[in-house]
Parts: sequence; structure tokens; C-alpha cells
Amino acid sequence: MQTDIPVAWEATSPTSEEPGVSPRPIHVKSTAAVLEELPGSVPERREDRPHPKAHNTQVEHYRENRKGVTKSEPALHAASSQDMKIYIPYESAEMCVTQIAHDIERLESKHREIVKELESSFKATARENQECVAHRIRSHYQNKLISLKKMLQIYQEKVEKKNVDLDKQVVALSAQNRQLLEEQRSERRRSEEEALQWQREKSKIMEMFSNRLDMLHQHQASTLQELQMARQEVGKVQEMLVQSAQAQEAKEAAEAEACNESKTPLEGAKLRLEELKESLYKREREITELLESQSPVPPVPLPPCTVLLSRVIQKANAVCRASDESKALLAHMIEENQINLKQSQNKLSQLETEGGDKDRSEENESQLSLLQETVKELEVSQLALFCIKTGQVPAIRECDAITELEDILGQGTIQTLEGVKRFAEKFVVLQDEMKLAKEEKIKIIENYTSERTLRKKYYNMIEDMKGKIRVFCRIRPVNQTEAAQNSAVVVEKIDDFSVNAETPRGPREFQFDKVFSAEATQEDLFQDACRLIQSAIDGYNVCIFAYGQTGSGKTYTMVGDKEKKNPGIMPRSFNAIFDIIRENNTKFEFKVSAYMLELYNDRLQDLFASAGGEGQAQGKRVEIKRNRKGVVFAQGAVTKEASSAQQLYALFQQACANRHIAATKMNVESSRSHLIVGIKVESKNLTNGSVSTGKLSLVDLAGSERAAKTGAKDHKLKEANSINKSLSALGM
Ligand SMILES: Nc1ncnc2c1ncn2[C@@H]1O[C@H](COP(=O)(O)OP(=O)(O)OP(=O)(O)O)[C@@H](O)[C@H]1O
Repeated sequence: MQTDIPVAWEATSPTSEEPGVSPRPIHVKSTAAVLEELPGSVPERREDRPHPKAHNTQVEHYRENRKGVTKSEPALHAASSQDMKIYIPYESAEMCVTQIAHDIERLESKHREIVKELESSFKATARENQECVAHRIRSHYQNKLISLKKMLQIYQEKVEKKNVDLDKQVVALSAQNRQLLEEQRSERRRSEEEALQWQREKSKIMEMFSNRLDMLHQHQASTLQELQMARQEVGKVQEMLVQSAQAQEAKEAAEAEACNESKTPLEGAKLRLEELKESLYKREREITELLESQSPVPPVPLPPCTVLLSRVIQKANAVCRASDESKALLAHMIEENQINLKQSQNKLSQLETEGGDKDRSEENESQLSLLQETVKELEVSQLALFCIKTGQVPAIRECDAITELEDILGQGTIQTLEGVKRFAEKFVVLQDEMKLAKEEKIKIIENYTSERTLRKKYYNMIEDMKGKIRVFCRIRPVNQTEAAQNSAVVVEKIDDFSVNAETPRGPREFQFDKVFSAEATQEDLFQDACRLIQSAIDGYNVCIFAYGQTGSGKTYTMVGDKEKKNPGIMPRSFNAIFDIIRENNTKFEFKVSAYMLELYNDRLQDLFASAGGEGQAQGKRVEIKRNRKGVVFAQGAVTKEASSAQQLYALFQQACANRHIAATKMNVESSRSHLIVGIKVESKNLTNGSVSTGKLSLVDLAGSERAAKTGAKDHKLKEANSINKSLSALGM
């Protein structure tokens, strides 16, 4: 390997072999040692060191070397084959040393350069590597980024597509929702209208039905009377015929005379029968006219009574088919009736077979007739229930005996004995038909009664379907004080069934069975409440009460304003009760009585038992009790009867005068107690004598309040506490 690294020499001692030169021995450091210290140099062996005598040569050689002249390897070996101490002249040594120092410097600088070069190359390599790595990383991440971008794009596309689909779905759903809401509203409106119409129609039909029954009854009675008379006449005619026949047998000679004699009574009977026929026709025409004049539908081939019955049955059938609940109820009623009928029939047949007519005791006799009545009643109920279930009208027999009689009279066969006999037979048949018609009438009345019971039941079922407990919300308009204070309205009606209320925790939506806006009138409110009054008259227990914060308008809604220009639910109910009574007083006998109580500071007080009155003044305590039928009543409360709405209202006013009222910061006339008005309606069915009792409870509760807001102190605070306590009990 070629190298330009110099060989180092070191003098160990001075020598003076050459004149003029003070030689000093110089210890020569081995070249190898020096070379070993140099980077990239090849170590020289000891024996490669030059001989002292040849030091000049060596120096020369060295110089040559330094000049870049390359000596051959064997020559170098020859020159330094021995390790020895050499002495060189000081100048030469100095020169050498200087040279060496130079060389070392040069070497050092070279070395630095190499190091620099190496460093720079290392840096370059490192940079290159780094760049390469960075490039690789960059390209890796770029690829990744591209793929991610692609994925993102795909996702975005997918999301956008999905969003578009969802938007479409949302639009479709909201349209559907709107449509459904609209449908629901119109359906509600329609059903309300239908119910109202049905109610009106029903009461009309009922009235007509009972009027017609009355008419039929009257006509039947007079027809029966006339038939009775006709029978008597026929009897007379028969007697006369027998007499004439006897006379014919006895006196053949006086045949012509006898014939003459018999003609006269026959002609008389014929005349009488003509009269009868005429009167029967007249009655029939009258009945038909009457039924047709009262019939709301155009005349149909069926008899009007059948049409009426079919309409009633069809209505009842429609109500039954309206819901599963009513279907199940009807099925249950049929089943129950069947069981009862079977049981009664078994008992009846057992009783009938137990002994002959003679052996029966009086008690048994009455039991038997009672059972017969029950069986008949159950059979009629069975027929009515079956008709309601199927919607079919029971067959009503036509009175065709009259037609036959008419035929006989028309044929003129009455003039012969045979004809008279036939006539008499037909007359008996007609009597039987009349009897049947009478029975049919009784059945119809029974049907009517059971139908009425069903109507009551279905009416209440419909009311119940709307919810046994219905909650209405009424928004009160801002009053003058609130308007002066610029108070904000915090309740907003969203639609007929929901409101939005501002609460400390933000707006909240509440749902109700119906929402009345601030513009709703007392009449609007009563329209919804009045249907329950019919239920109370039908014998059900109904309660309407107002609940809310003090000053929210409970008394206004239940009682009305102070000026009595806008009466509330209570006075309107009094009128409605007596309106219904007036409409039905031909069929029922009514008794209306009322009690009025106040729950004040946890104590029930009778508002009719005022100073000098009965009840409390006499030390009676009013207590809430429940009777065996589950009806809640106020024991010890004074009950007063009323025969008109005015009388009932006067009683109410008398009671209100005794109520506890006081001014609070929130209401100048705040009710400090709960007012309970109980109206009992007892109705007796004049057709079958059955009695039913219903109760309408109208309650104006005291307002819930916060003592801080109302400014209640002392006893008013006590009042407020007991009001709040009782209201939370109600809430629970
Ligand atoms: N719908 C309404 N239209 C007009 N005025 C109303 C209405 N509701 C309430 N008011 C008026 O608001 C005031 C307070 O009403 P009201 O006395 O009925 O409240 P309240 O709830 O019965 O209070 P409290 O529980 O303290 O007895 C009254 O002057 C009443 O006339």
C-alpha cells in the first residue's frame, strides 16, 4: 500500500563522528510506532529501520518519500533491516524533527481534512439516509393519506347518500305524520260529531218509540174492546141462527117466514161487521199515518215499528262492533244471560213437575209465577242480545186475520150458515192474534227496557273509552294586574291536546285530553263536560273537579264570574240536569237532591247547616263513608231536594255564602277551602218501575300555593298548609 506518511526519527544521544557536527544521540522512535498512531498507515517492522550509517540515505530516502517518490518495498526493507541506535547530526536531526513536525502538522491537517471529509461524507450519507427514510416515510404516509382520502371520500359519498335517503325518509315521515295527525283530528271530530248525532238520534228514536208504543197500546186496547163487542154480536148472531135452525126444523111450513126472520138478524150482523171492519181499517190507517208522520225516514215496506226497532238494533250492533272490548262485553252478557235462563228454566220445570195444580201452596204459586216472569224476561233479553249481536230484527207477526175477515165479508158468504160459522172461527183467530199482539207488545216494552239499559251501558262505555279520568287544561287570559306589570305568558297552546310551558329548567311540553286556549268560552268548556251529566242521570257516578294553582281560574271555571255573566260548569250543569229531566219526564219520574260541603282545615263542614239550620248546628258530624254498593257518600250531611234548576241554584248560592274566602297577594278572592257539590239524581222507569240512582259531584278545589308568593301568615298560613296537604293527598 502506498503511503506518504513519513518515517519518524528520534535522537537518543548526541554523536560527533562527523567533524563540525556535534552529534547527539537521538533515540529514534520506531516508524511502526509512529505509523500506528496514524490513521490508515501500514505499520513498519523494526527491522525495516535504516542503519545509522545510512542515515543520510535514509533521510534522503525520507525526503524522496516526502516528495512523493515511491521507493520499492524491498529497498525499504533493506534499509531498515536492523533495529539499532543511530546517531545523526543535530542539524540534520533538527531539520528532520522540524520536517517531522511539519509533516505531523500536515498529517494533522490532512487527518482533519480526512475527518472532515469523513464527517461530511457521513453527514451526506446520513442526510441521504435520512432523506431516503423521510422520503420513504413521506411516500408511505402519502400513500396512506391518499388511501384514507379515498376511503373518506367513499364514506362521505356513502354518508351523503344516506343523508339524502334519510332526508327523503324524514320528509316522507313528517308528511305522513302530518297526514296522520290531520286524520286523527278529523277522526276525533267525526267521532265526536257522530256520537253527538247518534245521541240526538237515539233520544229522538227512544221518544218516538215510546210514543208509538203508547199509541199502539191505546189502539190495541180500543180494538180489543171493539172486538169484544163484535164477539158479543157474533154470539147473538149465532144464537139467532140456532133459533132459526130450530124453527126451520119444527115448522117446515113456515120456512119462508123463518127465512124472512133470519135474514133480518143476518143483515143486522152484516151491518155491524161492516162497521167493525170500517173502524178497524180506520184505526189501522190512523196508526200507519201516525207512524209515518213521526218517522224520520221515508216509508218502507216494513211496518214502521219494525223499522224503528231495526234502526235501534243496528245502532246497538254498530256500537258493539266498534271495539273488541264491547264485543267481549256483549259476548259475556249473552253467556251470562244464557246461564241464568237455563238455570231459571230448570227451576221452573222442576217446580212445575213437583206437584199438580191442586197441591201447590200459595207460596209455591207465587214462586212459580215469579219464575215464569223471570224466564220470560231472560228470554226477551236473550232475543234482544242476539239481535244486537247479529244486527237482525226479530220477526213481527202481521195481523192477517183482519184480511181474511175482510175476504169473508167481501165474498158475501156471511149470508149462509156456513159463512157465519167461518166468520165466527176467523173472529176467534183474530182474537188470538190480538192476544198475541198484546204479548208482542209486552215483549217490545221489555225489549225497549233492555235496549235502554244497553244504551245507558254503551253511552257510558263510549264515555269510558275516552278515559275514565280525563284531564282538560284551560289557559287563563292575562288579568289587568298582570298586564300592568308586563308579565310574560308562560303557557302556550300547541294544539288541541298539548301545551308548552316555560319552566325554570327550560320549555316543557305537556299532553292533555283537551286543551282550551285563553279565548275558550265557558260554553266551549261545558260542551265537553255536559255529556257526563247524561251518565249521572243514567245512574253512574261522575265527578268533575278543577285543580290548579291559586288564581289560575278554578272558581271561574266551576262557578263563573262574580257578575254572573259567564256562569261556570256548576250552574250550567243544574240547567242541563233539568233539561234532560224535562225531555224524559213522560217515561221517568225523577227526584233531584243535593248536599254541599266544604273541606276547610282538614274538617268537613256542611254548607247547608248554616246558623239556625239543621245538621251541624245540631251537633251532627259529617263523615265520608262508602255504602255496600261502593258508593261514597257524606254521612250526616243535610240533603235538600230541588224540583227546578232555579231552586238548585238558589240552594247553591245559599251554600256559597257560607264558604271560606279570603284575599291573598295572588287572588283577591281566594277560596280557602275545597267546595264539594253533590247532586243525586234518582230516576224511576214508569214502564217497568225500576229505579236507578246516579251522582254528579262538582268540586272546586282550593288552589295550591306557596306561602312566600301569597303572603300568607298566621291562620292563613295554617289554611295554606292544610290546603297543600290535602292537595298532595289527592295527587297521590
Ligand atoms: N278564563 C278566564 N277568563 C277571564 N277571567 C278569568 C278566567 N279565569 C280566571 N279569571 C279571573 O281570574 C281571577 C282568579 O280566578 P279564580 O278566583 O277563579 O282563581 P282560583 O283558581 O279559583 O283561585 P283560588 O284557588 O285562590 O281560589 C278572577 O278574577 C277570575 O275572574
